[in-house]
Amino acid sequence: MDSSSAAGSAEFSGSQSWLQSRRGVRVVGKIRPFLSSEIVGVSDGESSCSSCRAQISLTRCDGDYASIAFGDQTTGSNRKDSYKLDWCYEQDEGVSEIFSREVKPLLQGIFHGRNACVIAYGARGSGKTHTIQGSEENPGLAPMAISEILMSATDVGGSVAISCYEVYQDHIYDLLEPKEQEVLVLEDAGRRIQLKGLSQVPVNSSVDFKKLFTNACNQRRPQQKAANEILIRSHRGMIVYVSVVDKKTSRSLVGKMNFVDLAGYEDTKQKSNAKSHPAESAKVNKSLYTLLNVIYALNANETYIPYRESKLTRLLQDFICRASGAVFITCLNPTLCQDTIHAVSLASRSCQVVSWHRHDTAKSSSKSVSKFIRTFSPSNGGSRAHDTSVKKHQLSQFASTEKKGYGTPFLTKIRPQPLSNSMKKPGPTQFSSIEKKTNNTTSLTKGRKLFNATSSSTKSSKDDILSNAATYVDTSNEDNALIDSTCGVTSTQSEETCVSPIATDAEPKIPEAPNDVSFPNEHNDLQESETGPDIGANLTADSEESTMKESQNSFVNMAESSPPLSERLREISNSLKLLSTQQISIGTPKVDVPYSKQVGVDHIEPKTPGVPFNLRLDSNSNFETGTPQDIFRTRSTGLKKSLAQECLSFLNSANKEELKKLKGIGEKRATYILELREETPDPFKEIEDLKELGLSSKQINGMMSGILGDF
Ligand SMILES: Nc1ncnc2c1ncn2[C@@H]1O[C@H](COP(=O)(O)OP(=O)(O)OP(=O)(O)O)[C@@H](O)[C@H]1O
Repeated sequence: MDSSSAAGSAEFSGSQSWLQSRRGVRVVGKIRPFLSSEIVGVSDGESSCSSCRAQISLTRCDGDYASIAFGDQTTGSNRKDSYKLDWCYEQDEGVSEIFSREVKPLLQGIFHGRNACVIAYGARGSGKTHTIQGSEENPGLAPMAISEILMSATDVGGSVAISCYEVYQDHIYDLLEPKEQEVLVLEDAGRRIQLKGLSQVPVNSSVDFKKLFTNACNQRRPQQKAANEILIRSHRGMIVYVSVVDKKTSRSLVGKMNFVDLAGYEDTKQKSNAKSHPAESAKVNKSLYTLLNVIYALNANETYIPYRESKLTRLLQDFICRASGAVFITCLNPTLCQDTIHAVSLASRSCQVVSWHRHDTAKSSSKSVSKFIRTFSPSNGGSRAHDTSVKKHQLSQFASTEKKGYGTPFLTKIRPQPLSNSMKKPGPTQFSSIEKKTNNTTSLTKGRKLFNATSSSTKSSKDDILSNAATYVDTSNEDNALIDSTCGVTSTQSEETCVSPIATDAEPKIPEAPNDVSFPNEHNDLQESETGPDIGANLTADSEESTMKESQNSFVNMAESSPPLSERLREISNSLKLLSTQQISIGTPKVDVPYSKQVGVDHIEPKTPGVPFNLRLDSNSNFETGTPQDIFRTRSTGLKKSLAQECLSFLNSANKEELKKLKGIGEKRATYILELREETPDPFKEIEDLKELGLSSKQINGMMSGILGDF
């Protein structure tokens, strides 16, 4: 029996079709049972929620989705907001149920050389460590998976190894063989992530595993020890490597599974959360937001996946992608807890059921998904709607733990510290309203078409889907050689890896994919993650502004702050100095351009000959006094908009040759623009629409400067 048939044996029977129906990342919830302290209503330091009434209600539509609502059921003070997830497990459902439904189906792929990922996310004390790590009496998902993997590996003659790591402040550390040097995230020739410096230790039995795992769970980075037991917030994970040899081809297949226990989600704005260092919180939250953005992008079938915006997502890149299987478990505190509400609202935004719904309702809309993401950006006030009624029920500190079994919790508890930074996150109320906006989603197939060699001409959307799917398979096959430097073997991923499970028909249990969804090839995604517009990581904290600016370059912001455009405006501003003595002379656009408006004419006052421009303004109370530059600056916003509009008009009207003269526009993009114009007369209505051309912010700036240079 070869490895693949062995792996697909009765051990994992029944899961095949279910596995094939998986797409992107499945986002599920798990409501933690009440702790004894919550039941008696006495704070034992684990939680200060004195009320243990059911404050979370779950409605499940079997096989489809689960809807979670918060509020005190007994007082009837239910919150209106409810959040959809792909599924949610009740308080009385154990980890073993999550294992058999969510994790076991993924194990099959590991033996075929695929990757998989199980992530626990949620507020502090919500049960993440319990879910992933478990205890001696109640093993978590990782020990359960290892037992199954070891059994199957014995059957097929495969070998198993593990690595354990910690991600602290965007640095990765080895937990099995702790050293000062951090682990480096590198990309090999096949664009696969290699973790340089992360040790892999062979595991032959459950006893071996328990020893290693316990040791890793108790492990702390050297700096932590030196810092006199300062407790920190960090993400921790364990990677299981399964190597099998395909007896037919004699090729070695290495499948990997990553179990991640994320640092607790924490609203740093709340005083009760003032326990961790602001910088540390900022890094943790940034990585959590980026991860959620990655999941959102995958589930929404976006072309740009913001893996590069945090070390955590870089590390997880091969585990959370379209060729892997991933489940994201949102752990929920059963008591009313602001952090849990925020956590679930963010998870809900990223889940499949919401994403597919979004696709279904977005076909005819012209607004882009990125707008939806940006709405969450704290910089635009994305979370002003905090519900004060919930704040009354904030959790206080989690000072102790009931954890047993595998030593110290996988995630270290936090020592209270003052917290000065504040965060803005989507309040649930706002979230609901934001969700409505998602109906205005752009046509994703459009953006992808540009980069698809098989779709250079105008085709029906159905054709696009087919060609995209075909390209996905072919390209994956071409570039499938894997140099697994850490395992010391050169292997090739199985063909099954190339044939994305997402391209197969869905079982009725999972929401159907809309007809217009296509599946781009993974390598295109990777390329775009490097060169594409930097629009991810839009969920950020106020306090993190400086560290996050780089990851928040929305096109709107770009339009307002792009250096080339500003320079151009400065030039124009300077030229206004000459208005007092010279006739206004603004270049005429090229003959073929019907949008021949004169730049800024609307904003320039009729000139009185002989009177210096600045003097004229001085004598007019409607205008500010000062230098022409000062005056111009006050008007620059309108002028910028006007200039941007000129650029868009140009792109909406120029012929192919004119388009090709622009920086960044070649034959392919020019053809694409003309195709877009055939579909819609004016495809570019906002600067943000230019992202459909697949240009970087810099390229768009350059292109716009080029257009303005023609006036
Ligand atoms: N499903 C469960 N059944 C029983 N007890 C649970 C369950 N989930 C969590 N607990 C208990 O709840 C407490 C908090 O759980 P846990 O430490 O796993 O939370 P956490 O989210 O990892 O917290 P932190 O973010 O602070 O590390 C622990 O005492 C744990 O034993």
